[in-house]
Amino acid sequence: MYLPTSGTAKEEAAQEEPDCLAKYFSVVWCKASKKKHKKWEGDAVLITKGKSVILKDMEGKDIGRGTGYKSKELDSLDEGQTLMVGGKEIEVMGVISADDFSSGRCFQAAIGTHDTVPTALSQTNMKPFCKPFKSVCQPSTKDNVLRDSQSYKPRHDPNASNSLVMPKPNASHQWTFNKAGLPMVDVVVDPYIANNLRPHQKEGIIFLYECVMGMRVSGRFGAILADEMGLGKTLQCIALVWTLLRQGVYGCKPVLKRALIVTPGSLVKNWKKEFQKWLGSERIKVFAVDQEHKVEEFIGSPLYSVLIISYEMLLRSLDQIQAIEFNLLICDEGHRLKNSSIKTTTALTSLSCERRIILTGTPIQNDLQEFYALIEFVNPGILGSLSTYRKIYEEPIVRSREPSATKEEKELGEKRATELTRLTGLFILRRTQEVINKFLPPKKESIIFCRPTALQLELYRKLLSSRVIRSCLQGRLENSPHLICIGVLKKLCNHPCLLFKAIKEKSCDPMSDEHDESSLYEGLIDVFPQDYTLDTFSERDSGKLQVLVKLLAAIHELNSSERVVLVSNYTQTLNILQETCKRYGYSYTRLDGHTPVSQRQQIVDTFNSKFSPAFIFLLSSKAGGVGLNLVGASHLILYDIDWNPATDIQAMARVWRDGQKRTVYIYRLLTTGSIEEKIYQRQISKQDLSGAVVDLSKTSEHIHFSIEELRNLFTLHEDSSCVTHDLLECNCMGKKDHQNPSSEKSSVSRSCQLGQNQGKTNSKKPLSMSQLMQWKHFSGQHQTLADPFLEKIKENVSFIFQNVTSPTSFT
Ligand SMILES: Nc1ncnc2c1ncn2[C@@H]1O[C@H](COP(=O)(O)OP(=O)(O)OP(=O)(O)O)[C@@H](O)[C@H]1O
Ligand SMILES: [Mg+2]
Repeated sequence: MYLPTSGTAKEEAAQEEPDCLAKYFSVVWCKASKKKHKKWEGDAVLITKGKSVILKDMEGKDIGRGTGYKSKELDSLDEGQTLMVGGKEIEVMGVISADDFSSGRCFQAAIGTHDTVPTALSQTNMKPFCKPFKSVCQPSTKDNVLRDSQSYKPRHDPNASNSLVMPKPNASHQWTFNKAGLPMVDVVVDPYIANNLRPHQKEGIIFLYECVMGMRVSGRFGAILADEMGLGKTLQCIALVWTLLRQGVYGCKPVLKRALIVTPGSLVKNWKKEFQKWLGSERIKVFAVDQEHKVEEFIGSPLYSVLIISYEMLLRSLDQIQAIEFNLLICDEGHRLKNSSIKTTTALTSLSCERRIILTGTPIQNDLQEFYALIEFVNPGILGSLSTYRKIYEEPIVRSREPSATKEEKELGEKRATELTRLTGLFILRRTQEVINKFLPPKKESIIFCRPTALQLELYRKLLSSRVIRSCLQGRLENSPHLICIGVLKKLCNHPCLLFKAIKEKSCDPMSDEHDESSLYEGLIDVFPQDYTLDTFSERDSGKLQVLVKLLAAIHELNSSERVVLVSNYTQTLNILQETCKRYGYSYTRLDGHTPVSQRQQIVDTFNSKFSPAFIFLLSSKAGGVGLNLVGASHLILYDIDWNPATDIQAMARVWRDGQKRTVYIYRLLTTGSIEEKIYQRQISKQDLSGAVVDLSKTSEHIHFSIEELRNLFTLHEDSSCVTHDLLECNCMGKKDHQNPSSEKSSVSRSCQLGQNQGKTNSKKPLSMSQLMQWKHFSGQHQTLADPFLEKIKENVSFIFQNVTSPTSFT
């Protein structure tokens, strides 16, 4: 049976040798060449016996034979060793039991349909198991006991202190994925990377490992890592990818050959940098697609095992990407896949890769249909069809939250929500900032209520008395005029000149058919001074801008080496802020939706560098903020507010994150008594809900306003120094410095707590912002503010809330 070469008498004799002397190996093969980086062409089975070998392809066909080897050499054949068989070179991947050979099991795929071998990517340093960890492997079946256990050893020492060892699969997993009966070997995260991991990151890597190996939900390989911003989702994925590219529990066979990382364009370079930061440049070669580096280059080169590409570029090169076999797909900032009908989702779904990970720092918000789309992407079919899902989960849950729901409906909705959370919780992991707080410097957060100027007040009153707003309040909401009104009021709060500009543009545009907007502006122009022009806006016209100017001056004066991130969600507002920087001679840099993606990382790197000339980083958080690290700054000012608290939290997390060494100051500017306060109040009440892994409440983008709510929104409170404080019914009257001591853990009623009393953070429950709010608060007139920065701006400030988060408050 085992003919070494051609049919000589000697070979015939060899054939008669008892079978037990034969040994079997799983191998990869390629044509012999002197190249350092082999391009392996396929899997095969190698049979050795005496001095002869036979090579069979995975269909059992002989593809090579050889004889005249030294018996000793064949006897000691081991993983990672190479051998010439005829004109082919082979590399041994693992040992196959006689049983698996005779049953034919070894010709079946070992791990699912995407089983891989370290083929084209094998580099010379890729011998899977090196000294000194001999014989730590664990035979998985009785058969294997007889096998040469020396062959299977973990790549890294599982018993070393601080080692991170992946859990072993259970019997059913082994039955399904280890048909060849290969011995189980500890999968150990490279200590080079493991030594740097935070505890929550180690847990995260184990979680991801179990998900993509199908150990958490049978037959499912998807995961959603929804850790809050800045917890190092990138690093956790890098550790996972690196581990799986080199190791595998069954016979040491690496699980991955290639991984694909899809990310917003602004983060492509950052991913590459993080790979280098955590693994150095010699361990792994990652390929980042950009203008100069096309997908073709990745395809043509055997060096790379990881491809990083932007969502936009992926769409453009979809055909090429589809042709490459990836064994793991990671979608960074993956909440963009929440709509299953958009192109990006369809494109990514079309990739055959089963192991899919979504990374997102924002809670998988609020909308049950979006939630379904994300789940469906990572684990298709797990929640049944969309119509079943709607019937079983969405409808009862939504119904139970309506005010008119009956007791039974409420109960049913709650049960379904619990079940949905349980089911999806198996493959969704979300940790909050709390886990990292103790590693971060203190954060001082101030909400600064800025008095509106006389011009703002007058325009505001005029707008509120307009016909459009009055008709909104009578319930005429077709064509959503209320959304236009909200937008206009927000503009006014930022600066009246934005409103002036809009009026001018509207009046110059005779084609405009937006009747509501034009009529909203009626008579407004008369409120502006006669000589008002767009060229020279004055900071004296905007309450917030006045405060901002003073604040920047205070930071510049008191802490000249510190830098500021200045955030707005509007390009036009950023223009005003930029102009202000120019006027005061502050050097700045800017990143918004118009910044070419190829330049973004460089702008960020330059700013973060010690030698950055820029004092201010102007950032449009909605357009380009996600995922950015701006730890070069320690002050962050939110100039305007978004309905969605996640947008603002996203922005704040740019500076208060791992790597930040200084105390961080966050300032949120709100116009007193205006719509901005209302939006803020809504944010806070919303955040109480968004703490859950899955927030099942409605998203802010689809806000439905009752007439009552609109009435509240379209009211200007001119007499209050802080409506938010008034609402708390706090007894301090804002007259003196008031603070709820954080030691007041179990106080049942707090006179001044935003939202309900939440007690001390329950570590099992994700942290919501209201739980963090041990706010100190005082009116702007307060004698001493005990804060050097606020002291310098208080003239224009009517009220301040302040909260300090420091490592000690978590111990
Ligand atoms: N264990 C660690 N030790 C030191 N720095 C770390 C560690 N983990 C992560 N970092 C750093 O923290 C920063 C934030 O990490 P990363 O960008 O991965 O966060 P993220 O979870 O992706 O957040 P986002 O949702 O904002 O994208 C990075 O600069 C990263 O290098
Ligand atoms: Mg990220």
